[in-house]
Amino acid sequence: MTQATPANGTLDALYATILSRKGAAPDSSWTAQLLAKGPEKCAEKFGEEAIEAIIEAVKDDKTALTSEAADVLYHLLVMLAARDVPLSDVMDELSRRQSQSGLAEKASR
Ligand SMILES: N=c1c2ncn([C@@H]3O[C@H](COP(=O)(O)OP(=O)(O)OP(=O)(O)O)[C@@H](O)[C@H]3O)c2ncn1[C@@H]1O[C@H](COP(=O)(O)O)[C@@H](O)[C@H]1O
Repeated sequence: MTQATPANGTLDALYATILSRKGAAPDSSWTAQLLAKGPEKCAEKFGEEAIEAIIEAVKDDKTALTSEAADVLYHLLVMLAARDVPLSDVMDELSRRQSQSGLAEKASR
């Protein structure tokens, strides 16, 4: 079995790279070009990639779904960066929900 990559580290590094493309010359990279088109275009691309992932999930093509899921995560991070939402805020929100559901589990015991 292949060793799993720590998800947070990979996402953090990718988000930092995406942030570094903000304000860069559009012809310097794909990300800089997309960000230069504005937050609405970034959101539209995220939506397109999400639909492509849905199609592969329905077809049960695991290889294609893996690739589309990577596209979805990349475009989610670009959309967050375009609207100046730190990835750490999203992670904090997920952690908060995890600890809330942990409390709910304990309370139901
Ligand atoms: N993870 C990604 C990543 N995932 C998807 N994409 C790009 O997103 C685009 C979306 O795919 P589409 O098929 O929709 O693109 P398209 O049809 O060419 O675009 P449109 O005509 O629809 O506008 C592709 O060109 C992919 O290369 C990515 N581009 C960059 N990254 C990473 O982002 C970082 C910065 O990349 P650069 O900005 O290229 O330096 C690097 O770490 C890269 O690995």
